[in-house]
Amino acid sequence: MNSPTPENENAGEPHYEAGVEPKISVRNLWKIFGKNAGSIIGTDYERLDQETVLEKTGCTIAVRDVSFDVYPGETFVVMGLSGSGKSTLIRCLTRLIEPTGGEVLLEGQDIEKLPQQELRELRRHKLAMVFQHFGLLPNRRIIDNVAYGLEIRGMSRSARHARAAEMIEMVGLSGYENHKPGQLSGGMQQRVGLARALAVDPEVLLFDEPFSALDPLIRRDMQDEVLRLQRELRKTSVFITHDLSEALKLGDRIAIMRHGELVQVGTPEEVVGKPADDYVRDFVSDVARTTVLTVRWLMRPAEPDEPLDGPQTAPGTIVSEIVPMLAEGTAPVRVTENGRLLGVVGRRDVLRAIAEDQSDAAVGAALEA
Ligand SMILES: Nc1ncnc2c1ncn2[C@@H]1O[C@H](COP(=O)(O)OP(=O)(O)OP(=O)(O)O)[C@@H](O)[C@H]1O
Repeated sequence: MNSPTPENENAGEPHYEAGVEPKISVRNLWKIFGKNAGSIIGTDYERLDQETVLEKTGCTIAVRDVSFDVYPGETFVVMGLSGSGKSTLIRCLTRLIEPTGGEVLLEGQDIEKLPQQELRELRRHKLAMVFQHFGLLPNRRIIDNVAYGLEIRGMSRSARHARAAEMIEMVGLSGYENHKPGQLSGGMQQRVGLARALAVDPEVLLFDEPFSALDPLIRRDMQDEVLRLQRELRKTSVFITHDLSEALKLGDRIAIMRHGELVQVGTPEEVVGKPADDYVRDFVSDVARTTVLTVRWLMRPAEPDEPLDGPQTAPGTIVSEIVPMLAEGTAPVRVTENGRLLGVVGRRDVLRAIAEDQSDAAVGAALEA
């Protein structure tokens, strides 16, 4: 994956090697709820805001003309406030909700055109979903819950139990195979949900606000678990959340949704460093930029009298990670790529960024001194 640059005018364009085909392509997708939903697209109503359309037609535009690509191995996060259309969008990807217009292509295949039987096969073999409310079968043991998707596929009991045991171990629940879901905590039940989704070895994992109901600490554990699994398995994932910090932590790219539309699609760094509009700017205003932005955003050419014997780092290093390097000596950190010096970042540069984060007059004044 190529790193984005602050000058990148195409924020949200995929930063993937040329020639890699997207796993999922969404093209001009619409979902309108209501009696005359089909008659809205292509008329003047399609440009009106949700409230006006509802008032005039009784229809709700839940997803409006949305397009994006998700690349193999990518975690694509869709983030937005309640009612922005996230759940509707993710359900359109599997046709759990039928789109009103547009296309969803999975590996180039238009899922809208699939007959029911093929759609069922696709849901069983290529996709797996992790839900907020776990969706576990309460009377079945954990091992049978995890093996459920394989059972539906007709796999033998011994083979599916072997696979399920592997997945249970992977999510750290060995020893609980014979428990019932009700005997496990919420966090543990969500691990079962994850193991069940992974058991079928899907092409694409869909997460619909899976951690929203969990306590903050458990939630953090589960996010770390997803990050770890993603590093190991590199599954293509679409992850829905209304939590910005979760989006920034998990997403390779983030799509920010508002009133059914995508306001910005970009890497966490782009969304925080270069918000597309005031709405996104407001959204990310509380984020400590030094924990998201990389040194690429801060680096500058070296001054003629600056020493160039400081520590080296790659342009993708998060700014906060170079603080200990700067504490060691006075020379600026050299940002290098393939042995080439791209720029330097000194103490003042980092302090200035921290001051901006904190709007801390004291730090600002110290800088001026
Ligand atoms: N079955 C339905 N019939 C009518 N309107 C619906 C239906 N489902 C969703 N909507 C409307 O579509 C819009 C988007 O809803 P959606 O549930 O997709 O948002 P969301 O971002 O997932 O919200 P939340 O985080 O609260 O689940 C909302 O205005 C909602 O009221």
